[in-house]
Amino acid sequence: MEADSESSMRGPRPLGVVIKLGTSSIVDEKSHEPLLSILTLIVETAVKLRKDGHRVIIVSSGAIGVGLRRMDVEKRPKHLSKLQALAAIGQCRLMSLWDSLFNHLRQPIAQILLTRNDIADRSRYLNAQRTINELLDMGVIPIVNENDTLAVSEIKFGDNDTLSAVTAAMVHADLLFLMTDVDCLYDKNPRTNPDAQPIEVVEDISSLVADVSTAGSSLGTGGMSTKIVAARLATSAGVTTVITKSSNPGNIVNIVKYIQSSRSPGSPSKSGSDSEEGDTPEIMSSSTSSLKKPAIPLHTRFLPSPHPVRDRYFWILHGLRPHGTLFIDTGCYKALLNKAGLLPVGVVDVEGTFHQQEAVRICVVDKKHPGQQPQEVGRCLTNYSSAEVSRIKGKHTSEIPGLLGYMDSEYVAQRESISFFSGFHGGGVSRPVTPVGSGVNLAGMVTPKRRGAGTPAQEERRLEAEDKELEDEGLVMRGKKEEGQQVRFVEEVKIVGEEGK
Ligand SMILES: Nc1ncnc2c1ncn2[C@@H]1O[C@H](COP(=O)(O)OP(=O)(O)O)[C@@H](O)[C@H]1O
Ligand SMILES: N[C@@H](CCC(=O)OP(=O)(O)O)C(=O)O
Repeated sequence: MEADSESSMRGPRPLGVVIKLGTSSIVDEKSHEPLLSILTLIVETAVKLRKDGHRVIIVSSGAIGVGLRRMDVEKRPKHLSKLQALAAIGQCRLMSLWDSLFNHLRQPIAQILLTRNDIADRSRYLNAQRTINELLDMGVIPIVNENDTLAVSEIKFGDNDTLSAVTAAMVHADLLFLMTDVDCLYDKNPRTNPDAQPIEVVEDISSLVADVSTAGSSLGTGGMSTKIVAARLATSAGVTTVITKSSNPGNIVNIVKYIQSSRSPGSPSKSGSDSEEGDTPEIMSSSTSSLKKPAIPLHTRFLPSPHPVRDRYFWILHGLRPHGTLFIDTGCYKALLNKAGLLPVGVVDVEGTFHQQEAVRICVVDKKHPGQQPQEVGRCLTNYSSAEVSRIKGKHTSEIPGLLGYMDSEYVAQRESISFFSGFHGGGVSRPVTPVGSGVNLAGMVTPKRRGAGTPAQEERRLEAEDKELEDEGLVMRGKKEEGQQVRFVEEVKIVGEEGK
């Protein structure tokens, strides 16, 4: 999301800003009437940001909510085809509402409707990216929603929080605002807990502890938990993510100015940190720090990852639905971190049914600790199907032609088709695994159970032999292995109450 060149000559660098509005910000929860005052203020805010040179995208929920009002349906139906019909009715009214409001300020807008399939197809993903960028170049504000009418569960984002994070990452936005009906993220649901404490800066989402298990408004699909998932996705792609209240959209301008001032050259910076955020004197950057005297409106700000995962690597991780799992050993993982491709010799096991060039999870099995759950560290596109990998796993490349009768590639996955989650790039990984009850963490990572590990002694012998094989193949970083050193994993996000959801 490139800045307007003219504006960048004038002042601080303009930013790419994505504003996501939940249903609770668009229609009244009970009457389903559009919240015209909020929508008008959003329009004024977006136009103001545009005038300041920023590139603005709105991700707008509300199609179903507006459809409910249009058809005088009291309660959100459960039946999918009814919901899809209401979304079809509501979407055009929603857009006509946005268009008429923006039209008062002569601001052109455009409608973009996406499904997960559009993102999963690389050429459609790139086309969506190009079209949105073209619109932004033309000074238009794209208004994005999920194409609910077409999206069945397999191809659904399911909530617009995730869609907004994917959109923000796709266009390399600087900021994602998740506008909702609460001021910020609290340590528990403020609707039911008057003593809930605000969380203002989240420097490291992995160490966030908050109870987001309870549902939000009756119309919103996500609640707070999908906002945390979205924040995790967006910050991993380098996008600062803000949760704030939609009823005061002027906050957006203040927060943008605040963040811009903290980014501008000469502003005080935290020594030893390469993060661009959190270096202003007013805010203490700790995962749950509180502002004593807020200089800006109450909001929660998630700081971007210092190692952002972007473009094709982001797409491999979050654009594609994984079809299976490759379990690899720690020696192989080390080799991958050292920029090697994934050879069959490092594959311990395979699960699921997948074809060539489909996405699969990469899970590391620490054979020295057989009781430990394998940890998903990334994803890749495979050169071989699940049936083929089952036959060549643990074998030397030279054996592939004998085993398969052909050899499409020496690698199960090329290095450029392997992507690690932010925090799994080596070097910075330092915390032990904290298993999450459901086995599913907030980035949709799973910690699947592995079949048939041998006894500890067998595993130990196999590991040693394997390490030797890897060393023989030059895949282990020679001379870097310290006594007792082992691969350790980044802690998963602890979301109290997420278990069993
Ligand atoms: N820890 C928490 N902090 C803040 N809000 C929470 C928390 N846990 C649950 N919530 C609920 O999440 C709601 C926002 O989600 P939702 O209604 O889905 O919003 P939207 O429609 O804007 O996406 C809030 O109204 C609040 O009741
Ligand atoms: N695409 C749906 C919105 C789904 C959704 O995520 O809603 P919300 O949780 O209110 O942001 C619609 O337009 O009604």
